[in-house]
Amino acid sequence: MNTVEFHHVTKRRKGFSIEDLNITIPKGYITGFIGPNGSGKTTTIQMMMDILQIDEGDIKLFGTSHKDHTVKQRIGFVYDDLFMYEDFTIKNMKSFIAPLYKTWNEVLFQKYVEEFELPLRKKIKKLSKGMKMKTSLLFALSHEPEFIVMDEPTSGLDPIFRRELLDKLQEMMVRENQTIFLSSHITTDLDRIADHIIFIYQGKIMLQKAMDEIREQFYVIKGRSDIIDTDTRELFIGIQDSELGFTALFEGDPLLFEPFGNDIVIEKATLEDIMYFMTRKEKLNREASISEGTTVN
Ligand SMILES: Nc1ncnc2c1ncn2[C@@H]1O[C@H](COP(=O)(O)OP(=O)(O)OP(=O)(O)O)[C@@H](O)[C@H]1O
Repeated sequence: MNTVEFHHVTKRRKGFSIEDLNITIPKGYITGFIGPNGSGKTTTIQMMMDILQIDEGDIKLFGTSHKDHTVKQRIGFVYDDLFMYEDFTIKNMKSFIAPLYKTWNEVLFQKYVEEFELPLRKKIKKLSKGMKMKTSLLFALSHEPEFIVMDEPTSGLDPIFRRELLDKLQEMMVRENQTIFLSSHITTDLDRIADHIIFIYQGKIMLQKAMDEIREQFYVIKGRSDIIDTDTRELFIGIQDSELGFTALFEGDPLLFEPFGNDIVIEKATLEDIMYFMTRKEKLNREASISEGTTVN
């Protein structure tokens, strides 16, 4: 069962487009959304939340159209831009937001205000970046949503609260069967808590897999450059050479490299390794096709 399904979604913006986007967010898991700056993460989230119109395709939330207003009740959306409410205090905002939700939980709201150490009577514009993010989180969690969507939730947070937040999300997912979708640049956060990963680059999905499969299938291989020939190099998704030797990303069974014995080192790849090598490969392909006079879409 999927909480979200994108079917052949296309969005064209000036100088950037997402073509034929097909992604699924499974129910009851944490899905991490990664990609370098400007890859289309916020655009995708805004399309899902119907803040941004799609040009083609369709998006289903809880099996219904994402344009259906009743589905919004079931989503907690966390983002760092509380633009509409800068002159409000948290207290003012609550009197405005709470009545919008049938499932508003005042006890939970008060509990989070204390836990997040938020000042109820200070104007939003006077709050720090991290406090604004916590405020967004406070409102999103207080109506007990079934699905939490977070756009870069950890970026403005100090490491202590970041860790507490990630632990809380994981606890909610396990205890209440929550579905959580979060975009992040901080791939180490997702290495820790994500069950599924969607990796987007230049509007294209590079990888969409369960974390268990990623852990089993992706490896970083290192060794002296002179021990591998061209055929072996072709096995890698990406490779980087330096005076110290080569470092490469490999997808598959690492037993293939057994004949090299101790001459090479095999480590499990992190999400950062995967993102780095896949992005690098794509860039090199693009450069090659530009110099050959062809274009890659
Ligand atoms: N309002 C807008 N109008 C036109 N193009 C936009 C607009 N907002 C973003 N873009 C473009 O869309 C592309 C994707 O941006 P988006 O914000 O979705 O990326 P992102 O992956 O969330 O990036 P980041 O990690 O830097 O936040 C970029 O090329 C950006 O310039």
